[in-house]
Amino acid sequence: MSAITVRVPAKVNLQLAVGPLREDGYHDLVNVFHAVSIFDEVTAAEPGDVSAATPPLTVRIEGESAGEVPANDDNLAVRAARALAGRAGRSYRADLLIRKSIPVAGGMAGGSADAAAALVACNELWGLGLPPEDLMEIAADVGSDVPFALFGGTAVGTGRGERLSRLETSGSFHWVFALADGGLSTPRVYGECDRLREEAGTDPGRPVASEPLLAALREGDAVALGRALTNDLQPAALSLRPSLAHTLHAGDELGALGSLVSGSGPTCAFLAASETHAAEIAAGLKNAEGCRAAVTATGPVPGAEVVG
Ligand SMILES: C[C@](O)(CO)[C@H](O)COP(=O)(O)OP(=O)(O)OC[C@H]1O[C@@H](n2ccc(N)nc2=O)[C@H](O)[C@@H]1O
Ligand SMILES: Nc1ncnc2c1ncn2[C@@H]1O[C@H](COP(=O)(O)OP(=O)(O)OP(=O)(O)O)[C@@H](O)[C@H]1O
Repeated sequence: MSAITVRVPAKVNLQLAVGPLREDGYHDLVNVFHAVSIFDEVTAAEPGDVSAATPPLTVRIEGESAGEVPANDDNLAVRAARALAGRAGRSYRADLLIRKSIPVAGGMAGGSADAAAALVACNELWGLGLPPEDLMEIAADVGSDVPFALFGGTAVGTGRGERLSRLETSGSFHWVFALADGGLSTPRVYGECDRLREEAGTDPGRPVASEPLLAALREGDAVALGRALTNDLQPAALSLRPSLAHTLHAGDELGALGSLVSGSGPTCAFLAASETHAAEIAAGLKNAEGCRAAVTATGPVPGAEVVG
């Protein structure tokens, strides 16, 4: 096989409970991940040019936000492929092509998704046959959100967010995502969260999973899920990007069952009652302050999978 294409979903965090800052610079989380139907595609191909001057791993990016993504060794897909080659104990070559639809630096784990897709694609292209557990381990070294992009569906992540357990859900949920101009840096948002807590003198304590949220997912109850959505990073994202308050308010006015900032933001997520309701909310959000575009999606969907 000379080229493998993998499709990989974006995520939204249905609950993001953030504990205190750890000594290693991370935070313990209870992170309820939900994979939604906005997909990037990563193709790993045997390189045409194998001269010594060409780097073993190259990357090209296509799509609306291609210019915002590094096309060099800093790309998370390249980092993941390099980590996989390192695990296999030798140097491998591949030309990676990323077709981006997931917003960049949008709190929907787009870079992590590409990393996960590169692991699956290169594992296949290079005939390594590593089992999912090994890919999950390499994924966790690349970034906290990468294992979930392999896993897909709905899952709770503990530790840094990399230790995953699948959650039982019923049916499908309808979502609207309000995309913003420009991104937010994840470390900066966590830093702002710590700063706000220190300023207010609040002790976050150990993060705990929300029982009403887990029950709503099990029962497929969108109304209850809408009420149970929470994100401890939201005050920090709003502090860094105050216009998001207008976007969230606009979604509430349009009758969303629930609204929140997705992960570290600035994308805002709205839960709708049906496909039609989602289309109505998306149409209404197009004129909202802080909203560049609105897209609809459903979840849960599977994690990274080979499509060609
Ligand atoms: C905000 C979320 O997207 C929610 O799913 C994730 O927690 C972020 O995951 P990610 O982008 O894969 O993050 P990583 O690449 O592992 O870490 C980037 C930076 O985010 C902060 N970080 C990340 C995860 C975590 N549990 N605590 C943290 O404080 C740290 O400053 C870290 O240096
Ligand atoms: N393949 C990639 N796709 C997108 N960004 C990448 C990629 N590789 C590296 N990056 C860099 O990573 C930064 C974060 O991008 P990403 O889209 O993953 O953010 P995010 O969705 O907010 O992440 P998360 O939700 O995991 O915190 C970007 O600013 C970009 O410079």
